[in-house]
Amino acid sequence: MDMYDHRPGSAFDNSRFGHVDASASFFCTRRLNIGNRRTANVTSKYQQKQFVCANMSDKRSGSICKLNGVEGKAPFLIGVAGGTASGKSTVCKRIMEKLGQVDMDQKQRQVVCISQDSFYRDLTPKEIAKAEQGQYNFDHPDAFNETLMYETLKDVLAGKIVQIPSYDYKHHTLKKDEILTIYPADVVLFEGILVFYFPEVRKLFHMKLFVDTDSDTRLARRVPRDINERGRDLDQVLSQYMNFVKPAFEEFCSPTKKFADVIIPRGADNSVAIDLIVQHIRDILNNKRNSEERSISPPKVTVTPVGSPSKKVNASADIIFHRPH
Ligand SMILES: Nc1ncnc2c1ncn2[C@@H]1O[C@H](COP(=O)(O)OP(=O)(O)O)[C@@H](O)[C@H]1O
Ligand SMILES: Nc1ccn([C@@H]2O[C@H](COP(=O)(O)O)[C@@H](O)[C@H]2O)c(=O)n1
Repeated sequence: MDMYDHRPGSAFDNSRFGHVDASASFFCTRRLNIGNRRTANVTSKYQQKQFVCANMSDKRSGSICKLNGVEGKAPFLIGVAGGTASGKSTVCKRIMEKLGQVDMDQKQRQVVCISQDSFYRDLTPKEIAKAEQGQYNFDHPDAFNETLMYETLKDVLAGKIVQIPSYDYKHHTLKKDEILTIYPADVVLFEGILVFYFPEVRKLFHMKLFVDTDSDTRLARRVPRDINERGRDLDQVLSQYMNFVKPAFEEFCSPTKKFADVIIPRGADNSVAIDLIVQHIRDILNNKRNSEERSISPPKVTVTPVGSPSKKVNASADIIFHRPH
C-alpha cells in the first residue's frame, strides 16, 4: 500500500524548454545521497527540452521507489500557499531552520523547498514588453505552466532528481543557465500564490499550509521588495498591484484557503504555528522511518493451513496469519 496514496507517474511535458540551445545537452554521473542513509550511482541527463533526470525507475513499493535499482524514498510533500509577500518563503525558511536544514549541502538536505515561480510560462517578446510596463498578469493561473508543474511534482514524489530553473523577476524570464537541482529528500515544500489552485496539483500534497497575512501588510512588504530586489519603480509596483495582483488574489488565491489543513495567521511572526507544524513534520518523519525500518527487516510470517489451526508450520514465526474461511 502506498503510504501517501500517490498516483503512478506519467509522461513529462517539456514544452517550456522549446528554445533552449541544443548545445546545452549533456550527460552527467554523480553520487546521490538519499536521505543521508543510502548512496546510489545516478546517471542524470539534461538536454534540450528536458530538465528532469529521468534515468531512474518510477516503480514504487509502499513509500519506497527505485533509483537505478537502489531503493529511495518518496518525500512528504507540503504545499505552502498565500498571497504575495504574505511570508511564504520566510515560513519555509523558518521550517527548514528549525529542522536543521539550512547550513547544509544541497545533496545532504532532508528538507528542500521549490518555488512555484519556477513554473511561470515563457513569455513572447510582446508579452515581455507588456510585463515591463506592469501590464502583464502574473497572478492569473494562465501565467503558469500547470502541466510542467504537475509532472515535476510527480517526479519529485517518485524520488527522482529534478532540475528546475530559478526565476528572474527583473527580466520576467526563467534563468535557464541557473538550474537548481533538487535531490530526493524526506520533505519537499512547494510554495507559491496558486499552489492550491490547480486541482490535480492540489491532490498531490500530503499537507497544505496557507500563510494568511493581511493585505495592508503584504502590500507594505511587496513595495520595498519589488523596488529593491525585483528592479521595479513605485508606479509600476502600485499599478500592477491595483490592476492585477489584488483582483487576482481575491479571485484565485484567497478562495484556495479553504483547502488548507493549517492556516498560519501573520506568517513567519507566528512561531507557535510554525513550531506545531515542525513538530508534526518530525512525527511524520519518525513514523515513516520506523515503517521503513520495519519493511527492511520484515517479521517472519507463517500461514497456518485451513483445517489445522493448531498446527504450527514454523515454530519461530513472530506473527501467524489465519487464512480467511
Ligand atoms: N514576519 C515578517 N516580518 C517582517 N518582514 C517580513 C516578515 N515575513 C516576510 N517579511 C519580508 O516581506 C517580504 C516578503 O516575504 P516573503 O517571505 O518573500 O513572502 P512571499 O514568499 O509570500 O512572497 C520579504 O522582503 C521578507 O523579508
Ligand atoms: N515577472 C514577474 C513574475 C511574478 N511577479 C509577481 O510575483 C508574485 C509572486 O511571488 P511572491 O513571492 O510575491 O509570492 C506575484 O504576485 C506576481 O505579481 C512579478 O511581479 N513579475
